[in-house]
Amino acid sequence: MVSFAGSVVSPSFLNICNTSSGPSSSSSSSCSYKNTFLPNSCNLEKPFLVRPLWNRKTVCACVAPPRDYKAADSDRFSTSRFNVRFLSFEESAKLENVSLLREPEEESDVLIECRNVCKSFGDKHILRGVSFKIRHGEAVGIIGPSGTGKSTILKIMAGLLAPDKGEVLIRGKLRNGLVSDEEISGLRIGLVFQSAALFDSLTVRENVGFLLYENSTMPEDQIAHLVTETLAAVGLKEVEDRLPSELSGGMKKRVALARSIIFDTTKDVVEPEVLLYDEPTAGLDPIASTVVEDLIRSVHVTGEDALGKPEKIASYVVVTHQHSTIKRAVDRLIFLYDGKVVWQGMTHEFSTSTNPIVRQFASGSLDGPIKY
Ligand SMILES: Nc1ncnc2c1ncn2[C@@H]1O[C@H](COP(=O)(O)OP(=O)(O)OP(=O)(O)O)[C@@H](O)[C@H]1O
Repeated sequence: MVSFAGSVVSPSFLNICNTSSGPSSSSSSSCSYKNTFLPNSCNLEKPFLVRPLWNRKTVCACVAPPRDYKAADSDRFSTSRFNVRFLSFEESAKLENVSLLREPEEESDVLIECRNVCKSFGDKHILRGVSFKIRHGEAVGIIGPSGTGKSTILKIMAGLLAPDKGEVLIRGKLRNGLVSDEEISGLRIGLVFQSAALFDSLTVRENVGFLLYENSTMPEDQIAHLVTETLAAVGLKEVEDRLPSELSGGMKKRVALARSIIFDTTKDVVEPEVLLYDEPTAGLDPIASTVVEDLIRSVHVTGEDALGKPEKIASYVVVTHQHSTIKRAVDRLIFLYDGKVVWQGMTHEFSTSTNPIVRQFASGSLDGPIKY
């Protein structure tokens, strides 16, 4: 059975977990964790030790710039707005065609698919046929003007809202309603809400370990140890006993991130996970944003099993308005406007797109098809 922890929808993270399988009897001490060094996001000179959060085998993880990031890119993204160099139509079409050709065709890679999703609130038709796919291992950004339905599509993907029309497929399996009503296994989906949404009356330890205290049979001291480890992985130390009100905004976001990546280490099988972040850097100063962006990258652990196949890779989707987050934390973009996907492409293609909506959005111009 799939359930939300305590049927609570207010915390920043809702993890869909298969409670029927339950934790296995194997203890975490029998797990052969291999350690991975990640550069400390706060001080890149000093490495700190974390264990891979998604599996128990060796993985390579690093706080990395976007895969396609080159030093030259910094010129394009160096101002507070995208510094757009408009190409000729032919140049741009060529680039966009290249991107289309690059699109991987493996359907087995698709973890989440939205097909023609429609959603209205009263007489407001917010989503009017949204279709896209999230593949294994992808880092995807959803962008678009305010009120265009970005958070709504995230909640639909997480199974917190049901579409009025259209379909959501999880690993090819049709989800008919809300995720809490259904049998879904094989994929964990976590949603990190915009506001961090920690429980005010719970300590950081209780917030981060919430799901495990509620849903697992792990002993409390083991959960506490895991919480401390996970907090260290997001660069927080000795905050376990604090209340959310005693944290800064950036720290709260990191606690929310820790809550989204903690998992029951006593389970034999850890399902791959897709994390959905709703504006994770909103309201943060530029340096705190960089810390969070790098954390998002760093928990996107990829690895290969003994057969050379990727395993337990967390894909993630970030809804954002922040250019730094687009540049640093995602590889592919989906542009929503007027209830539809009007453009998709790699992040570096965004600034060269000839799509008039994308051009206006990238330049921040008041002139163009987007009306406020
Ligand atoms: N539960 C709800 N009931 C009524 N209206 C809603 C509800 N949720 C969202 N809306 C409306 O749907 C529209 C889209 O909201 P949503 O939060 O998805 O937009 P968004 O693109 O994420 O916006 P922003 O970039 O400003 O965060 C808004 O007009 C919002 O007021």
